Amino acid sequence: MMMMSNEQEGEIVCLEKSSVLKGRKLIVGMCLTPSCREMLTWTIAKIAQPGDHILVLHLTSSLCGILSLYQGLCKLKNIKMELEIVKGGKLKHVLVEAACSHRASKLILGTKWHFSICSRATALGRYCVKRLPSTCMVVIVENREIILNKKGKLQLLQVSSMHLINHQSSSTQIMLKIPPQICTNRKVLTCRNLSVLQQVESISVDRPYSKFSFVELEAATASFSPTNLVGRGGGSEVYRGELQDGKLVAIKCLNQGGLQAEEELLTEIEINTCLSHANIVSLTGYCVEPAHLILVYDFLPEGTLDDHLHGGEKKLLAWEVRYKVAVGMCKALEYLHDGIPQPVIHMDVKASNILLSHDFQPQLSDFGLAKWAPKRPMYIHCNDVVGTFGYLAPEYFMYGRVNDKTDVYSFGVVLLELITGRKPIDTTRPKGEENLVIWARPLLDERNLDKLVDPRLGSTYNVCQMQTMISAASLCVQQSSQRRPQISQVLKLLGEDNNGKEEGLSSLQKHGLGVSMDSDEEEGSHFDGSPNYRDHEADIRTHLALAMLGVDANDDAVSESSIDYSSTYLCSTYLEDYLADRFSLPVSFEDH
Ligand SMILES: Nc1ncnc2c1ncn2[C@@H]1O[C@H](COP(=O)(O)OP(=O)(O)OP(=O)(O)O)[C@@H](O)[C@H]1O
Repeated sequence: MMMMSNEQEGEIVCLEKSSVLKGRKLIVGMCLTPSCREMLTWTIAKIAQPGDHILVLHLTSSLCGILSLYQGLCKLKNIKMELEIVKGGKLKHVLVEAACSHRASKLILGTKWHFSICSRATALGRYCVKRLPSTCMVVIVENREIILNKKGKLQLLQVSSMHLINHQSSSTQIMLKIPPQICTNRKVLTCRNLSVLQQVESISVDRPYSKFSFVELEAATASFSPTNLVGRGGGSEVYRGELQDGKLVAIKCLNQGGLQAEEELLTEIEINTCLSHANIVSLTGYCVEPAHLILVYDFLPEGTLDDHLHGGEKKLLAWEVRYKVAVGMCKALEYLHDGIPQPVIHMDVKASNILLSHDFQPQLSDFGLAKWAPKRPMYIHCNDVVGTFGYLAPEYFMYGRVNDKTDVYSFGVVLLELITGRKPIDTTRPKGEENLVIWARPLLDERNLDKLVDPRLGSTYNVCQMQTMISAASLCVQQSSQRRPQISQVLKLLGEDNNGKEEGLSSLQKHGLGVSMDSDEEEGSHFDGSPNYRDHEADIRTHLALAMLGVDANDDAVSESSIDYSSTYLCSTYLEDYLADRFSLPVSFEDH
C-alpha cells in the first residue's frame, strides 16, 4: 500500500497496490505538516501489523529541481552527483558524521548567516576542524573568504586563488565570508558567479549566445545613463543599448544579492535555448561577472502592453491592435505548450511581459519563472507561489498546483484587460470592482458589451471579434482548471491561424450543424462597429467553445462536483437564441 498526503488540501490519498497486504512493505509519503504525522500514527496504529516494514518517503522535489540544473555541467566534466537526505539532530553532528563516513576530502558549506568573524559560523567551522581528520578540508563559502588555518590564524584570500587552496589539502582550513561592508575589492570573481558562468556556458552549448563584458554593455548604454533606463521590474532594471554593430538591445540588469537572480538567469537561458518563435522575445546574450548578472534581448521599441493599456501617456490602443496582440500571444503560448518537444509553462503571463515591436507585433518576454511542463493531465506542485497577483490561477494561488492551464488562466486575464481596458487589480475602483475577474464574470455571463467594453473604444471595434474574444476570455478564466480549454483550442476560437475556419466548420458539422461560410469573407474586415456586420465566424467560434466544454466535461479527470456549469449556461443561452435566429436552426446544447 502506498499513501501520499496532499499537504495543501489536507487530504490523504491511499494508493493500494494490492488489496491483500502480503509482503508487508508500507510506504508512507510524508511531509512536515500535522496531518502527515496524524497519517503516520494512523498507519502504525490501524494499518500496520506485527512484522510489517514501514518506509517513510519524503520527497524533496524542489531541491531535485535545482539539482537538475547542474546535470549538464556535471556531464560535461564527467562528475557524478547524488542527493542524499540525512537524518539527525544537530547540524554540526550531522556534518561531521557525514564527512567521516564518506571519508570526504573537502567539506564545503554555504552559509546564509550575516556574521562577524567571531560568530556562530566560525564556531561551526572550529567544531568541524577539531573533529575531522587533517585530510578533510573544511570550506565555508560566500562571496569573499577568509582562510582559518589550524592554528586559528586569519589569512585573506581571493576566490581566484581557489586552486591554491586545493593544493593545500593536507592542512585543514576554513573559509569564511567577510561581511559585505568589509568587501572592498569587487573585482574578484565570486564563487557563486563563477559557478553561474560555468552553468550558463554548459547549458547554452548548443546555442551560443553572445557573451558580453560589462565594459561592452557600459559602452552600449552610455555608462548605464538614466536616460537609457526604459523600465524597472521586481528584481531588475532594463536599459536601452546600442551595440557596436548598431543593433538595439534591451539590457536587463538583475539585482544581485540572492539565489533568486541566479535562478532567474539560469532558467531564462536554459529555457530560451529551446525556443524560437516570432511572438517570443529573442535572447541575444548575457554578461556574468563578479558583480553583474545581465541578460541582453532584442529591443522592442513600443514597450509593453501594460504601458499602452494602463500607462496613461500612450495613444489609445486600437481594437485592431488589441486583437492582433491576443492572437499573437495565443500563438506564443500554443508554441510553448504544444509546439516544442519539451513543453514549457511560462508562469508569468501578464501585460507587462508582453512587449510590442514597431508594428505592434506582440512578443512574450521574461522566462525567469518558467517551468518545464508536466505531462497532461498531471500537474506539478510548487511550494513557493511566484507570479503576479491578479493573474494567478486559483488552483496555483491556493494549492501551488501548476500545469499548462495556469498560463491559460493568466492569458484569460490579459484578454479581459484588452476587452475592458481595466487593470487586473485596481484598488482605485469602487468596492466590488477592484478585481477584474470577479467584476467581469457576471457581465461575461450576460454578454453585457455595454459594461464590459473599454469605454475609450467607443464604437470603434469589430463586434464579431469582440464577441469571440469575450467567449475566449470567459472560458480561460474559469475557476476549474479542467474546464479551461487548452491554448490550442483558444487559438482556434480566436482564429487567424490557417486552419481555424475549416476546423471551426468541421466541428460544427460534427455537431450536426451545416452552416456555410463565404470563403471570401475575411475576418477582421469590418471595423466600423456597425450593427449590420456579418458575423458567422463569431457564431462558429462560440459554438466551438461549447464543443470544448463538452469535451472537457467527458474527461474522466473531471469530477462532477468540480464542474462549473455557469459558463456552459451562459454560452448556450446566448447561442441557442442567436443561431436559431440567424440560421433558423433548431439548436439545443443539452448534449454538450
Ligand atoms: N526587450 C525589451 N525591449 C524593450 N523594453 C523592455 C524589454 N524588456 C523589458 N523592457 C522594459 O523593461 C521593463 C522591466 O522589465 P522586466 O522584465 O524586468 O520587468 P517586469 O516584467 O515589468 O516586472 P517583473 O520582473 O516584476 O515581472 C518592462 O516593463 C519594459 O518596459
